[in-house]
Amino acid sequence: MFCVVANFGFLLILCCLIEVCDYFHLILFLGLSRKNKFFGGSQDSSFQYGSEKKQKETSSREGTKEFQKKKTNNDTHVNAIGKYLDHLLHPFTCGGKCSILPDSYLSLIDKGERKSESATRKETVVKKSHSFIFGSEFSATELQQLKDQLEVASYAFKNEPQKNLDYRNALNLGNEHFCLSHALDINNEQMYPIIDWIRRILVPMHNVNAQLYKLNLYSENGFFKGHVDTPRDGKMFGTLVLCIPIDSFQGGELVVTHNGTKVVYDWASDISKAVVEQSNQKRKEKKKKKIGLELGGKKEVPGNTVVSKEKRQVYNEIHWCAFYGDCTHEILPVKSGNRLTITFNLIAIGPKIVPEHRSDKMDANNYEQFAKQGKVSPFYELQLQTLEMMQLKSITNKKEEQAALDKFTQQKEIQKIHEFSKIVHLGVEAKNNPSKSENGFENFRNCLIQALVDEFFLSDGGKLGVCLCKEIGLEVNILPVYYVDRSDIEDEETGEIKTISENDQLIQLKKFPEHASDQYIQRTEDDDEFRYGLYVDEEQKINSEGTKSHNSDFSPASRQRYHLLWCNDRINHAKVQTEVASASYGNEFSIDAEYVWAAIVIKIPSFEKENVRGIFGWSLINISFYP
Ligand SMILES: O=C(O)CCC(=O)C(=O)O
Ligand SMILES: [Fe+2]
Repeated sequence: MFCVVANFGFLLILCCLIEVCDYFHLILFLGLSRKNKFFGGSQDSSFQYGSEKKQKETSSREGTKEFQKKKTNNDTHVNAIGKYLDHLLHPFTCGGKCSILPDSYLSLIDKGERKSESATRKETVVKKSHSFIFGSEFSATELQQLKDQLEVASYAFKNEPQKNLDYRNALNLGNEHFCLSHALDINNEQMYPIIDWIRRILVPMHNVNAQLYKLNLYSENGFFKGHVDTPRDGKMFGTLVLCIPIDSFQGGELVVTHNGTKVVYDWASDISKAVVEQSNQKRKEKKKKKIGLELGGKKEVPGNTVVSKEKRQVYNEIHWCAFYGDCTHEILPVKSGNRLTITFNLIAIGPKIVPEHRSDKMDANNYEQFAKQGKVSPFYELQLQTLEMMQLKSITNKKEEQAALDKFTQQKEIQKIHEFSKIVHLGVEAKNNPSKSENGFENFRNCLIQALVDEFFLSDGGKLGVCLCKEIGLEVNILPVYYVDRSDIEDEETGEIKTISENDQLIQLKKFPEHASDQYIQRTEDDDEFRYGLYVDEEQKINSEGTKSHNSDFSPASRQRYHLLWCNDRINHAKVQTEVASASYGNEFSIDAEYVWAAIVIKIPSFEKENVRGIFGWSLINISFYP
């Protein structure tokens, strides 16, 4: 095991961009030091996707092949990252998970009862035999009983209901035929966070109401081709889908698309994974029992079935997502099992705050426009989320919200985020009025990247950058980097670290991607724990000598290769020796000090693939890493 507690303020060395099959990785290199020397804050980052000033400075190099190559690479990456960031800043969908409360059940309304004129749904006496209790796996009988009550699902085409199994293969039930117990009432107190989240993300200026719409069941081969939901109310701005686990299922991903960007909600894997784990567990228990019996162990009482913790957990979780009404969505075929969802119409009430740009049309396109014009601050909403996450307060009224918000905004880091937000808006302005813009950011996206790298990684030594990246939903890893070829930076004769002139840096930058393509991130498995590292080829030599025992048993097949494009150079910072302590266990316990690099790796999903996941995580990472 290998342990470093590091202060980001002292760490910054190098930053690069890696393109990995389906992902882009933005990488920031760190040096790990116990000496607390300063090596942060590049004044001369080679990551220059931004200002006119920097472009002018580089213009003399523009003729060189290296520059052209670098520029093309950069443009591609800027576009890819930018597209992702665009999405992060004005999301069209959001989702999450919540627990199923006790007493969550579905009751079918008897058709006879429903017809009685005066009976409202609440007054309807629900027959007990028609109730289905959630929170555990449905038995085959229960599943069949439910299916017997459903009808072939239709969809609207030119406002007319249609049934066509080539377009939609599902069963459903309209809201007039069923009701949910109070525990599942989307507008109840416990479920409120879902609605509140939707409000914050999708319609920040409004309150939200959700109206029960339909129950859908997709069994094996069930699907629903791409469609947009028919607006069912003038104020309907979107749809909320709850997925209630009743069976282990595979497939059935819900894919939401807006302007070519896809977000995939794959709810199957959680449920089926836990069930697989559960059956493995069962197998193990059986084996144990067998051994136990042979050794005279305790005999289990037959019929005393114990539901495993995992299984109970998974059937106690509701996945949900919401999206704007103008987003196309589809349900991919269910490969096995049964996928139950309940849909709600999302209605905007309000507006809560009257914004100057108030528009009656609340959809993904409109909000995208607002966000691009800087009229909706994504950060206000993110701050509120953060408050909640940090559990400073469970906010119950406006006054408390304001007080908590004030306290929160006084924090230095949050002020930085405000700075970031300003930079974003500056970029927006620059984009809209390129001639007026003093800063001359090339465009909105470039500005964001510039802000991320310069403001947060370079000036703040990384910590805030990491927080911010996490905040906007990017996957961030901090990786040890083994055996970066030090001959690149050390003078062969004197052993001193080379300083490189500006012109040389270009060559160096060109060299980096080639050099780096020999690097890879290796995922290692050790007693169920995963350890990640960015490894260079030299590591292999060490492996074969067997001196790095913690890596020696990993097959090359588990390695992934990456193509790197470095974003900044490490030269300016390489004067500081970097080291890390690791414990080694031989005949005697000892501590080894190694010289390594470390990197912040930011995973930026590709837009071309459908594996772009939901976003909106915030976690303030504790900067003690490598457990
Ligand atoms: O079941 C789902 O996940 C969504 C169903 C849907 O898109 C619809 O009912 O319009
Ligand atoms: Fe739909």
